[in-house]
Amino acid sequence: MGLLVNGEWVDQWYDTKKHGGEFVRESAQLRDWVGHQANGGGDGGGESYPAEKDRYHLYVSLACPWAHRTLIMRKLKGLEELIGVSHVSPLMLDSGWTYDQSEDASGDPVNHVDYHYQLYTMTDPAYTGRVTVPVLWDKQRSAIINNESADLLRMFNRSFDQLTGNDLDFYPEDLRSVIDEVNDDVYEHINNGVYKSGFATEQGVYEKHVHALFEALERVEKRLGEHRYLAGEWLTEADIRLFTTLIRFDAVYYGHFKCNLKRIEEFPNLANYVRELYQWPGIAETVNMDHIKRHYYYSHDTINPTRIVPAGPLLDFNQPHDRDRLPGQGVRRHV
Ligand SMILES: N[C@@H](CCC(=O)N[C@@H](CS)C(=O)NCC(=O)O)C(=O)O
Repeated sequence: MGLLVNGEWVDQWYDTKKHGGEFVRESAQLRDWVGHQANGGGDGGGESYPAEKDRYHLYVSLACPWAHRTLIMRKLKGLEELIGVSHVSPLMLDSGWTYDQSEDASGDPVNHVDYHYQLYTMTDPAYTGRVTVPVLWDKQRSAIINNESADLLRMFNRSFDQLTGNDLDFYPEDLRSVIDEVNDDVYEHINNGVYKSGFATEQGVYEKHVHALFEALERVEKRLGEHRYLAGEWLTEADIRLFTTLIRFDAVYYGHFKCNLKRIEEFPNLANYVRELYQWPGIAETVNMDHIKRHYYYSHDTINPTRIVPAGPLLDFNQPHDRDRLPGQGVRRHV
């Protein structure tokens, strides 16, 4: 685990001491855009590039919840033929993410790099910052176009529709204010909340974040008792963003990150909701529990020095769910 400093790889764990025991996530730096930024996208700062078949390539980790969102959106928006994908090894060790095929990575057919950080130094030889997945690569300019999953979801939702004919809309205009509001809470306290709990190096910091996490889980539990999906009757990006944390929760966050006040299985609405989404056509095949468990338990030796990957828990997301008791309309279509 490490980062780039002026284009040089430095092997270094997160510096929580600097922040009183807090894990502070760095903001993504590469924020150019594919397609029109007005479509629910960029903050206006970056350049725009056209949507084209075979021009962009997605680099992910199958273990990473942020990358997982983009894989789901790529699948549901029918982008597999247009945007290729490579995945790193689940083991993120001294050199960070690698494309080592002997460790279950896919290899990198586009740039033939061994290490994920090389994509960053190809983009900017003096790059300074964390080297994260997912990234979207522009083959034409040989550079990363964007390394923020929230942006990639918006691009995938809209920018390639003319090429695919897929008009599913996961960020409908009239639902944006509720989606944004839910996203903010879910990001701050759940998606990032598990990391803030798990990477805390002071007791009080851990306790603060783990309680905030479970308060937020109770809020979404209540919401999902009243509505089929987070924004009401329609499945939106807000659900995809929550799902990738929930599906990992009982297997890794509960144990490895000590988020153990309750399992997701013990929340009736969340437990059924995660099964419904898992069973949604296309989603189960984006879930790789082996990569998920091996990544967290093996890579983070500051938390798990023996690197033993636990055998359990036994989870079956194919069990029937009860979500049909609430009205749902599937995914909206662009008007
Ligand atoms: N804001 C980014 C965060 C991505 C992220 O933090 N990915 C993790 C994997 S789950 C990573 O690559 N971490 C490597 C590191 O922090 O050095 C996004 O959502 O795309």
